[in-house]
Amino acid sequence: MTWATTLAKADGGAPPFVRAVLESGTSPKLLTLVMIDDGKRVLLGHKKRGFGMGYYNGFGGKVEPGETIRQAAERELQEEACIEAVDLREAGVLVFAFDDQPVAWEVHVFAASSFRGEPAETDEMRPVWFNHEDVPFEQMWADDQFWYPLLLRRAYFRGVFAFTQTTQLLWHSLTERDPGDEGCP
Ligand SMILES: Nc1ncnc2c1[nH]c(=O)n2[C@H]1C[C@H](O)[C@@H](COP(=O)(O)OP(=O)(O)OP(=O)(O)O)O1
Repeated sequence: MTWATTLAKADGGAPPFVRAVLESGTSPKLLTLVMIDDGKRVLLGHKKRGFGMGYYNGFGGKVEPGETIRQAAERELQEEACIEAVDLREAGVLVFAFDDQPVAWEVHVFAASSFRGEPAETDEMRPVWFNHEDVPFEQMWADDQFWYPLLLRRAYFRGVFAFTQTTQLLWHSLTERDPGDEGCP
C-alpha cells in the first residue's frame, strides 16, 4: 500500500494510528463496492443489516478466499441487488483505518452504467435510485461526500480515511490517479 502510506503523510499527516496500521506489514482486509450510475442517477441500497446498517451505500462486501476482487464485486452485486453489471469498470480504491482495529480495510470501488436484470430488494439491501443532485449524504458513510464527485465525473480516485468510534471521520486524503500508476501522488 505504498500510495496509501504516501497519502497518509499528505495534507498535514494522518493521525498516528493510520501510519501505524499502514506500516504494520499486515495485509488489509479486502472488500468491494459497486456503484451503478446511469449518468443521471445512482442506484444505492439501503442497508438492512450488519455493518453500516441504516446507511445508503453501493453494493459490495468482503472478498472471499479463492475469488478475485472483480469476481467478488460481481457476486456481491448479484447477491445484494439481483443484477449483473454489463460494463463494470474500476473506479477507485478507498483505504479505511480505524483507531480500534489492527488491520486496514481496502475497498475496491467499481462502477457500471448498465446492467442486466431488475434491481430487487434482498435480505441485505433495499435498492433506491437517486438523482445525482439528491444523493442523501446525511444518511451515508461520512467519507462518501468526498469521493462521489470524482466517481460521478468518472475520475479514478484513491483515498485514505481515518475513523474513530467506527463511523466518525477524523481525517482524510484523496487524490485522482490513473489505474496502475504506483508513483507518488
Ligand atoms: N466508510 C465506508 N464508505 C463507503 N463504503 C463502505 C465504508 N465502509 C464499508 O465497509 N463500506 C462498504 C464496503 C462493503 O461494500 C460494505 C461492507 O461489507 P459487508 O456488508 O460488511 O460485507 P459482506 O461480505 O456483505 O458481509 P456479510 O453481511 O455477508 O457478513 O460497505
